Amino acid sequence: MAVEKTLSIIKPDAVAKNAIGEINARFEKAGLQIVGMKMIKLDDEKAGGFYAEHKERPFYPALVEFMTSGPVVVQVLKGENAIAANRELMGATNPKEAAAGTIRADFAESIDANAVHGSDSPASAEREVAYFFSEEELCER
Ligand SMILES: Nc1ncnc2c1ncn2[C@@H]1O[C@H](COP(=O)(O)OP(=O)(O)OP(=O)(O)O)[C@@H](O)[C@H]1O
Repeated sequence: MAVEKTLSIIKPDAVAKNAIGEINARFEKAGLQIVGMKMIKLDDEKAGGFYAEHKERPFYPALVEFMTSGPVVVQVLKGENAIAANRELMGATNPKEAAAGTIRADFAESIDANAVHGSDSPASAEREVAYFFSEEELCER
């Protein structure tokens, strides 16, 4: 087991539902520390660049439109196996397939509006954390 950092995004649908606190309570109860946190509005360029790997997928325009539809909370979670631990707390991408008690089962409406993002590998975590945070902005402890 290794201490890792992972990028989490609370997406516009969950922010609109006032669910930031409840979602962050789940991270903290699971032993993940929030070591970076900002609430921002993504523009087309920033959201499009973040999801560049999906650029050719049919859902890409709707994904960018959704991610720019309202504020998001971008944050860095740190802890033992943080990448997999966060993915487990999130549940499956499609909330209809998400296990009971996961964030997506409890807060997401659809595969488009699915409440949260979490990095899926050490390489993407490194890229995604650096996409939103400088080293100096992280408050590691
Ligand atoms: N088939 C699809 N139809 C519509 N939207 C989709 C589809 N597949 C993925 N998405 C959207 O694109 C996002 C990124 O897709 P990806 O395959 O990376 O899923 P994920 O890793 O579970 O989710 P995320 O990257 O947001 O954590 C998903 O969270 C979802 O909002």
